[in-house]
Amino acid sequence: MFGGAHIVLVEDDPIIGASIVQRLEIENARVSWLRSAARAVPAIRSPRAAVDVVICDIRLPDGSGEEVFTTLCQTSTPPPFLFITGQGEIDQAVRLMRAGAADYITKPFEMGVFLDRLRLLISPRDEQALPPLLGISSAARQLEDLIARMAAGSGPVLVQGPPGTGKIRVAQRLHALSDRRAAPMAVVNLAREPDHAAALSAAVAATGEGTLVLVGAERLDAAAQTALLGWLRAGFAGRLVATCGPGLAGLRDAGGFRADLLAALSAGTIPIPPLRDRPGDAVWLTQEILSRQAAPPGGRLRLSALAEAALRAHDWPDNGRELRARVVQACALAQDGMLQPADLFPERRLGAALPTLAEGREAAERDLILAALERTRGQVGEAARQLNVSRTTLWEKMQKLGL
Ligand SMILES: Nc1ncnc2c1ncn2[C@@H]1O[C@H](COP(=O)(O)OP(=O)(O)OP(=O)(O)O)[C@@H](O)[C@H]1O
Repeated sequence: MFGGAHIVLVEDDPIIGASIVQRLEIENARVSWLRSAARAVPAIRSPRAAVDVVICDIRLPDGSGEEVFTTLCQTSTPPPFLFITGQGEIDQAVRLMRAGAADYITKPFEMGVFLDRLRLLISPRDEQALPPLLGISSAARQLEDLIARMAAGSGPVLVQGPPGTGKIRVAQRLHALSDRRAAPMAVVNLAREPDHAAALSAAVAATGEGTLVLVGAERLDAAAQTALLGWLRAGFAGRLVATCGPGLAGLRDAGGFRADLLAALSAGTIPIPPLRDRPGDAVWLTQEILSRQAAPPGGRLRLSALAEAALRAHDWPDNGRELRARVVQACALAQDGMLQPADLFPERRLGAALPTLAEGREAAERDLILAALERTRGQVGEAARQLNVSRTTLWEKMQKLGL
C-alpha cells in the first residue's frame, strides 16, 4: 500500500507504537519510530531519508505533538502531519489543522480507517519512490514538482542557477520522468567543445526523439546560436534542455546572446536557488553523501550539532559541488566517529594559513562587482562603466567568479 514511503511515527506508548509499526511495515512502509518530542524535532528536520508523512501523538512524555509541529514550522515547511488525539484533545487538533497540519484521528481508531487516512496524505509523486533530487526544503520540493510537470511537456527548458547547484542532475531527472526516457539523452558540454556548431549537429543526430542537454548555454558561439534556433524552428524531434548560470539575460543585454533564442529557451525555466538560501538542504545533502561513503571500521560517521550549525551558516559560493568536496575531505579528517566544524572547514583552524594574495584579490573583486551590480540593478553595461572596465572584461570576470 505504501510503496516504500518513509513514515515517521512519534508515539511514546509502547503497545500502540509497536502495533502501528508492525502494520505499516506489512504495508511496505519504512518506519522511523521516535518516542519523545526532543528526539522527533531533529529527526524530522534533518532526516536520513526524505520523510513522506509524520504520525504524531499529541501527548508526549516531554511535551506535546503541537510543540513538535510548531517548532518545525519555524524553520521549514514540515512534511504532512497526521495527529493522534485523545477524546478531550479535539480543540487542539482543530487548532493544528488551522496551522497547516494535514489531518487528525481520535483514539481509539480502526486500523483500516487509520490506513486509509494515511494513504491520502502520501502524494502520488512519493509513491513513485523517487529520492529527493535537490533537497527537502520547501523550495526544493516545489522545484521537484515543477520538474515533474515540465517533464510532461515537449518545449525547450532552461535550467538556470549558480555553479554546482545540480543543474545537470535536474536535466537527467527531466529526461528520466519524461516519455522520452527510452530514447537517448545526449549531453554537450560547451566548455569542452572547440567547435560548437559541429558538436551540436552530431548531438542532434544522436538524440533522435530523446533529450539533448546543452551544458553552459552562455558559452554558445554566435554561429551555433543561429544553427540551434534553426533546428528549433524546423521542429527538432527531440527535446532541448539547456543549463546556464544566472547571467544569461545580462549577456543578451550586452549583445552576446540572441534575444530570440533566449526567448525560445526560457519559455520553460527551472530556476535553482543557491544552497545558502536553503540551509536545511545543505544538512540533507551532507547526510546523503555520508550515507553513500563506505562506512569506516567504527561505524558510519555522524554529524555533530556544531557541524550542522556550521553547514547551515556557510555561504556555499560553489554550492553542492563545494559541499561534496568538503564532506569527502572531512570524512578523512574526522575522529571518534563524529564530524566537527573543523573537519568541514579546516581553513578555519587556529593558525591556519592566510589566504593567498590571489584569493584575497578574487574575494575583493567579487564584493566590488556584486556591489556595482546591486547599485545598477543588474545592468552589466552600467556596472562596467562605474567600475571603469569594458563590458567584456566585466562579463569574463563574472563568469570566472560564478556570478
Ligand atoms: N542536490 C545534489 N545532490 C547530489 N549532488 C549534488 C547536488 N547538487 C550538486 N551536487 C554535486 O555537485 C556537482 C555539480 O553538479 P552538476 O554538474 O549537476 O551541477 P551544475 O549546476 O550543472 O554545475 P556547473 O554549472 O558548475 O557545471 C556534482 O558533483 C554533483 O554530484
